[in-house]
Amino acid sequence: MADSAPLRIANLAVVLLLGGRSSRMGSAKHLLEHPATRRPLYQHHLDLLVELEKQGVFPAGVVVSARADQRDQLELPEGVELVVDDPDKNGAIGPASGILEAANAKPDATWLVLAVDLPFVTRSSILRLVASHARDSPVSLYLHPSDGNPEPLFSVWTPRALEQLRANCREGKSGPCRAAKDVWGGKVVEGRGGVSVVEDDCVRDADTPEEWEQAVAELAKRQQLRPGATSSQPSAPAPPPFAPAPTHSISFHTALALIDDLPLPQVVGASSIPDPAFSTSNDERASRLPLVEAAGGISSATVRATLPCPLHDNSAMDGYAVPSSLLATASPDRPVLLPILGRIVAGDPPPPPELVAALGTHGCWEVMTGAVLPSAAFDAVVKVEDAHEVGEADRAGRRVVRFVTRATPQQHRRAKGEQVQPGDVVLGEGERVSPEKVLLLAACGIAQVAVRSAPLSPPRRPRGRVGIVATGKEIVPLASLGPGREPAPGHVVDCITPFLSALLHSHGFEPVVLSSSGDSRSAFASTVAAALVADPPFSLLVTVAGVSRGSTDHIPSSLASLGISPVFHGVKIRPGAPVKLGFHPPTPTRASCALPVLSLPGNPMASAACMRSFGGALLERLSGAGTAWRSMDAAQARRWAQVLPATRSGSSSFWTVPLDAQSGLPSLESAMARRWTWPGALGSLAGAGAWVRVDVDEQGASVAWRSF
Ligand SMILES: Nc1nc2c(c(=O)[nH]1)N[C@H]1C(S)=C(S)[C@@H](COP(=O)(O)OP(=O)(O)OC[C@H]3O[C@@H](n4cnc5c(N)ncnc54)[C@H](O)[C@@H]3O)O[C@H]1N2
Ligand code: MOO
Repeated sequence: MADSAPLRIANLAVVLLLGGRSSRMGSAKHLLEHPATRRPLYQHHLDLLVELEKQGVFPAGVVVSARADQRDQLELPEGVELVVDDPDKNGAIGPASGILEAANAKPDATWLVLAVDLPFVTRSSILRLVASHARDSPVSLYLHPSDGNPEPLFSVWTPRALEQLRANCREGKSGPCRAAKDVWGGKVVEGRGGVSVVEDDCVRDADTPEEWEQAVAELAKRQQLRPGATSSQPSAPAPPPFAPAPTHSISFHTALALIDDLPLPQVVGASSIPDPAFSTSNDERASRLPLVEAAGGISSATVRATLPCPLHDNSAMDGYAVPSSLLATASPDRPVLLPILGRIVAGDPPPPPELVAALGTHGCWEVMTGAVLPSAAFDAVVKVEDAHEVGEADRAGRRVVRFVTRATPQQHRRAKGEQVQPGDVVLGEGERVSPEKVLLLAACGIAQVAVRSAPLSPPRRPRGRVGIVATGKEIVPLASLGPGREPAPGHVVDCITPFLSALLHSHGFEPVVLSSSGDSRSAFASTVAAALVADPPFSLLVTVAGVSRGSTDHIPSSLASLGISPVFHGVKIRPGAPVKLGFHPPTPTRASCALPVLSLPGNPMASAACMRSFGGALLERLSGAGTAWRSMDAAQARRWAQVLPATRSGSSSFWTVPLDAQSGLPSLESAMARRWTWPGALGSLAGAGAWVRVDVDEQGASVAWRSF
């Protein structure tokens, strides 16, 4: 650790609370054996806290608060202080008693308070709480993912907040949660004392033997899931592991054939509805409309981006952020072993620079796709597939990863503004506001557009209802961006939901935006479970993000647990490779339960390409409409295949290109003028009017296209 690095919370101490009566558990909670380390729970926690103290996180020390009758059961490591929590002296004020006893022992300290009965607490959940505690915040508490309520027993308290707790206790209000709310003027929410959890379970307590049994089973399962872990190797409890890889990737055309074979219900009378995508109007009056309502209209002014895209430097892959120089010589013969210093998932605020500096640069950070990166020093990301966690801890108790390939600077990193810079033209005057333009505009912070000619009105008699569930705690709705209000660091504008809404309108379907579930499995499962029995029923359910390798990518396993069987997961396409299709069969009592569930990958262009192809195919099947994709002849296909970078045999790539003003066909000339690097770059939507799909097999390339 760098000695010169200032510490995040100057006078931080930690108190481990042991004093509860364990009456519902029936035996002393602090003595239960933690399955990962086989140590009594209090010692398991103390090992971690003492380790963090050594690393400088708790300069004011480690304290245990216990009742006098517990004293003899404890073996405290050297340097750990004991304060006696005496209910006879303090009265029946619950955990406030232990907290205030500790505070009395070191009145100037700020305290990290931790209850012993939280078995899922990890090093990274402690560091995250410390890192999230704002300098001017009186108290910081984790928020329960299920209901947003603060968890008082995994929290940070300053002397000011402790004074409030003391005063409340004098008035007979001993709940620490109440004191935390009082000191914040009535409410604790994210950014005002509230800290969102990354590891859902870190605030899960075990109060009863049943809860403890479940926790033990869960912890043991995680332990086994860790590569290299064996039951005889006790180590720190693992944070949620990376998701397993899709087992079998299929070709684009196989995926379409599987969609063709799905037993989808017939939509009655659908063919009598004109395709709204072709409805036009001569109304020349310009009006400024919310983006989705403007879809289908003609823009009456040039529109420039207000936000950069991406909004911040971030990881393009689920894996490990590393200083590339550390892997300069890495090879299978000369592997490089690096400890994991921390973990960042998409939506986490950037870790405080002083914490990153304190942890040093000899190591790696676990990062998920879309996560901010710890610092410029971690200039490359290695995919989880290309590294291997060894299953053993280093001497400091940190998990260790083996790297066997070199990393090049900037690999799998996306730089702020690399697609679009504020001020770039994203929509020309006279351009149609297509669903793809909605995607681009929303990503760049444009919430309203002035259009002339009447845009598409939502279908009066929709062909069907399509549910949309966006996931990922990093997404913020476009509507929440007031003028001049940027998303907080780490957040991203949800541009996919507006795109899907506009696209579904254009196909004559009614989009129904269901509540986003963040990273919570349970919130996602209850939304999908309700969608399966909705009345009137849905024709299709579309989920967004969470289908790749990240530790929060739970969509495939969550859908499986709801009885939605996979039709495919993984298609050889770029962008969009992790796309998944599931199907819920009709039940004997409810034919309307039959529901295809299309899970789009989170990268906006991957979502768009997959929705246009697989979503489009599903909507066409449901409505009886024909396909909008047109094949190019062999000569044209050859020319296009020369202009666009080659793709592997057996795979397909999607590109967005301008249309030729005269012919209305994809413009090869404009495509030649562009510098193509990879398919699916969001910035390539500016000025574009069509998708071009290149399918490569042993015979060569065939090309299809469709305008938007
Ligand atoms: N180790 C690996 N990592 C990744 C792989 C891989 O093969 N190995 N595949 C990459 C590909 S390809 C894609 S595409 C993404 C898809 O990942 P997910 O579906 O799990 O999506 P997330 O990780 O949750 O999000 C990806 C990206 O998209 C942003 N996002 C999510 N939702 C929205 C939204 N509604 N509007 C705008 N942007 C959204 C999110 O913040 C992330 O930046 O995985 C790669 N990783
Ligand atoms: O990274 Mo992805 O599906 O190719 O956008």
